Amino acid sequence: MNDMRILERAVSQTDIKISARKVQVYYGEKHALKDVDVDIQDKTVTAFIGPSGCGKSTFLRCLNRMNDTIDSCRVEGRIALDGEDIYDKRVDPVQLRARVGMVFQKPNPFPKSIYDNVAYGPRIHGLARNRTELDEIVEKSLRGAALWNEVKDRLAEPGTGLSGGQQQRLCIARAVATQPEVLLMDEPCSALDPIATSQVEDLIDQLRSEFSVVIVTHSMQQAARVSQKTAFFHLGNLVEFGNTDDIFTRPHDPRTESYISGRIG
Ligand SMILES: Nc1ncnc2c1ncn2[C@@H]1O[C@H](COP(=O)(O)OP(=O)(O)OP(=O)(O)O)[C@@H](O)[C@H]1O
Repeated sequence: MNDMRILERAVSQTDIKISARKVQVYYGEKHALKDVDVDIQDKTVTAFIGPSGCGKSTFLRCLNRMNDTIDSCRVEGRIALDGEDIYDKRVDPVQLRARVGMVFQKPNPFPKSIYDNVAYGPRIHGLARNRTELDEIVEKSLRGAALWNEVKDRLAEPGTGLSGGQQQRLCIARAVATQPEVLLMDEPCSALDPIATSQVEDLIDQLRSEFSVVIVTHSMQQAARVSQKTAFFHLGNLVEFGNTDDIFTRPHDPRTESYISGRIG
């Protein structure tokens, strides 16, 4: 192998942030995800698409062990973050979820002030040595979530008093505050109006300069707008994974073709 090929290979391997191999998920007897293999690249937006019930959210929740909270759920196979098995018994799920943050479908701010919503994670993970550093993290996170200008004069007010779109950006700021390496978003715009959706989509595009974003979406237009990679799931199988442009214009699998042309789902 020549030097250039060796270099290209090294670069492409370090680009992989999360690697999943032969992942199976069961809810009791139900086999919800079958043999999923996928590599999530660093500093890239990856969209998970597919009909309702195909397993998108289930797989997303595997990536930060959120399924641990569901008693009937069993995960098999290997999922590695930077090459390390996240299901290893030495891994603390709370620490893992600071590295692999999550934003949910419905904005779920804590019943605390705007400031404390964002400061919560940095406080429990000891990311600030004093109040000045904490203030800096809160401001940077709120700026990063494109919310600072709207809330800087009302930081002590409850987060739950913000509009739906602002609450979702607050939840993004809360996730960003722990300096995650990956941000998982489960239909983050489904409760938002078109203007708030567009703000969150712009934000996703900015966030990928800092870390990987994985987004579950029912909107193919949204997947096409925000992602560089797309994974199409169907009946618990990962049918096709590739560049978003290719998935939407030249899908290989007839099931992907049927879904994107609106014949299934
Ligand atoms: N907590 C649970 N207990 C039992 N079965 C579950 C649970 N969560 C999901 N399932 C089942 O697992 C399968 C995959 O569900 P999942 O929510 O991952 O699909 P999805 O593609 O995200 O669907 P949607 O687009 O409707 O949100 C479905 O058959 C669902 O009924």
